[in-house]
Amino acid sequence: MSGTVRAVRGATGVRADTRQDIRTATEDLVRELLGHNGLAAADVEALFFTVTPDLTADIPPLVLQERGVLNVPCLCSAEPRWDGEMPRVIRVMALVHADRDASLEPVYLSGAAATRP
Ligand SMILES: O=C(O)C(=O)C[C@]1(C(=O)O)C=C[C@@H](O)C=C1
Repeated sequence: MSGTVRAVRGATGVRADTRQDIRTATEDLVRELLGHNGLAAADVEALFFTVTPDLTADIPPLVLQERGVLNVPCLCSAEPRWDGEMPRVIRVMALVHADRDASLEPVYLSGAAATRP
């Protein structure tokens, strides 16, 4: 682990409000966010998730704990409701160790790119 603490964003759509779909979406999102940016699990300092209020079957931090994917401080809250909001979306802001000039790119999966302004 080296570098300074940086932030990188990601989001994914979730097929349905089921434990399995939330688990799959959470694991895919974290894996792709790290892989796309050349980051290792040891580079991750903390994860902040939001979920749209229509996702109730599970929450990303519990998925990661139960699966032993990443053991870092996590926080999860409900995304505010707004007109035109895309349903069933998990968003993440990862705090990671990376070089100051490293190009960190957001990762949007399963239709979540449509949520970007
Ligand atoms: O980046 C996303 O996931 C978005 O949906 C875009 C956006 C934004 O407007 O900046 C919308 C709401 C989220 O809380 C964060 C970011």
